[in-house]
Amino acid sequence: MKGPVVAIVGPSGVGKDSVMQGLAVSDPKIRLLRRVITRAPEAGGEDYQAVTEPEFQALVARDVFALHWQAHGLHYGVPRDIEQLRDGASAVLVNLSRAVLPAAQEVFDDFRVISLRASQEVLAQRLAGRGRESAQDIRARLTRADLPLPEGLRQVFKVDNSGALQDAITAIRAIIEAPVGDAAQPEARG
Ligand SMILES: Nc1ncnc2c1ncn2[C@@H]1O[C@H](COP(=O)(O)OP(=O)(O)OP(=O)(O)O)[C@@H](O)[C@H]1O
Ligand SMILES: O=P(O)(O)OC[C@H]1O[C@H](OP(=O)(O)O)[C@H](O)[C@@H]1O
Repeated sequence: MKGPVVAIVGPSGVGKDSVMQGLAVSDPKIRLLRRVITRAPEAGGEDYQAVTEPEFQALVARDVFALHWQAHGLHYGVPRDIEQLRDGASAVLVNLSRAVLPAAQEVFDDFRVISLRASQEVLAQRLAGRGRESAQDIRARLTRADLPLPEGLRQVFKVDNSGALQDAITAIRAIIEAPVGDAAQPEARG
């Protein structure tokens, strides 16, 4: 049986990586997709495959990716072998750009979107606290924070991560564990 592909989306600093790590620790059958990124290998944070820009373009040419996109001056890719990761999983979590969600919905059957929320003040504090980006990069990321979700997504669930991380993890587990019919009532869970 294949688990759903669950996109974790939201502004930079909202806690996507933290929530994903917490979910994977809470249930070994919740798996994380390792993205390919043209980011320096030593940047830290999530586990990703670091590649150079020419290496990334070669992977695109070889049609290795189910999805790929650009944001914050970086290229990101989701390899097609995500399908193997779905076998026997409760869910495969993937950190996606909001802009790529309509394409993702066409690529994956049983595709759900978790839209994480927090105020601008909380985002600014968290990005500064994390210390991965320069002040200028943080300003650019905050400017992008209000990017709306694209229209036409069939299964979107809004989850607040302004408070304790564990509360967001518990809310997302309920969404993942819901039967497909229940999961298709996003507004009831907003
Ligand atoms: N609920 C929470 N309470 C307090 N701190 C949090 C919470 N969630 C995340 N954080 C902290 O906020 C910072 C940003 O979190 P994280 O890196 O997970 O965000 P992100 O959405 O993945 O960001 P980006 O898109 O830039 O990678 C981290 O330092 C993390 O420890
Ligand atoms: O603002 P949008 O387009 O939704 O997201 C853009 C990108 O920013 C984040 O990247 P990172 O994890 O900070 O490198 C997300 O993971 C996504 O890939």
